[in-house]
Amino acid sequence: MGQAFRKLFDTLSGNSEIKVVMVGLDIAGKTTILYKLQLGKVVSTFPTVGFNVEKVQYKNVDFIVWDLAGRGLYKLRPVWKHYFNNTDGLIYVVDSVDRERIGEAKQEFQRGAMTPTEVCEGLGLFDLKNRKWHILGTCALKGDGLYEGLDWLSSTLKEKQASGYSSTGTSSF
Ligand SMILES: Nc1nc2c(ncn2[C@@H]2O[C@H](COP(=O)(O)OP(=O)(O)OP(=O)(O)O)[C@@H](O)[C@H]2O)c(=O)[nH]1
Ligand SMILES: [Mg+2]
Repeated sequence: MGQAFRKLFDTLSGNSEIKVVMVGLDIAGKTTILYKLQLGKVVSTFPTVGFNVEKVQYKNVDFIVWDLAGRGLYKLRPVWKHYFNNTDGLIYVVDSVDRERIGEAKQEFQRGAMTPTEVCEGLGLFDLKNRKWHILGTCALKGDGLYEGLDWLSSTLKEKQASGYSSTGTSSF
């Protein structure tokens, strides 16, 4: 309730707070951007260990910017989700001069979600012997894939009356 009032007050007074997480490969320029925005000048930086968090005020908005270490992105990824909680936006910084690592930047950017095939492999679905299963990509926010899943479930249960379970899985990506 308190939060709702605060949001309402913020909206009416034109003030708001936005939480942003900034990620990207090491040496991409994240920390430089953070302090340029906050202090208005370029500061000397060292490779970030952990994170920096600062409030950047711009046009009546308080941006709470979390600047995460880019080094060893893959190892740090398990902890990223803690930073992403309640985040309003993500800034992905790419060094436009670093042609050699644009592929790596893409890879890290896309690493967020597993493909349905990777989920199948991860869960060992291809090895299931006595269950019929089906996998499809869904988005609960948009509703994509949800009714397709229910359609599959209901039609499969109907088929089961005649044929019983099979180990065969299907997928729709
Ligand atoms: N030429 C140029 N150099 C930049 C720019 N932004 C950052 N740099 C330089 O790039 C180097 C690394 O910048 P940082 O801001 O520390 O990079 P980072 O992304 O925070 O790196 P990690 O903390 O290791 O993830 C520094 O020497 C910066 O001065 C830019 O826009 N242009
Ligand atoms: Mg940094």
